[in-house]
Amino acid sequence: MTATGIKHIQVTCAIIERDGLVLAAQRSAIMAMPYKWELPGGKIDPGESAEQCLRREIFEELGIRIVIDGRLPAVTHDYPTFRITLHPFMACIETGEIVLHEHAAMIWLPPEKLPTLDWAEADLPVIRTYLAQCGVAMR
Ligand SMILES: Nc1nc2c([nH]c(=O)n2[C@H]2C[C@H](O)[C@@H](COP(=O)(O)OP(=O)(O)OP(=O)(O)O)O2)c(=O)[nH]1
Repeated sequence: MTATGIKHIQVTCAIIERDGLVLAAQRSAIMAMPYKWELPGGKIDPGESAEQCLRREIFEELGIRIVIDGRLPAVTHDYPTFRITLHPFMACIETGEIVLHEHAAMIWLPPEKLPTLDWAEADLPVIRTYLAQCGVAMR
């Protein structure tokens, strides 16, 4: 909870790169923020590290094991009904073929195409920071 009583959640997410492309996942009709695009991941459980959370969530959602090989600065965003701190990590696939267990769709995109998606608002600064690292400007 924040001082104003609004819920504050801690969420991990992964920028998974493969062959110069980045994986984006689309939230389903029955999830909060339906059809918004996000970086796969989810809420940190009590007693879990951010890295443990991310590996667990990615396996639950996509059925793959990842190797985490970096992290980007965390960002905090206020949605109308809750506050989120998003903890982004760089990752690649260690084993497995992706099977969507929760998302409506996924897409592999070159970094410069990421801004064309309708992202969850909290993700925009993460995408911007990632693109800056790739040398791509984002409006
Ligand atoms: N996984 C993920 N969640 C994100 C991103 N950006 C963003 O605003 N979120 C929000 C959406 C959800 O409100 C929350 C993550 O919750 P979650 O994926 O673990 O669980 P959920 O949607 O099933 O939520 P719930 O049923 O527990 O309410 O963070 C992102 O890039 N990745």
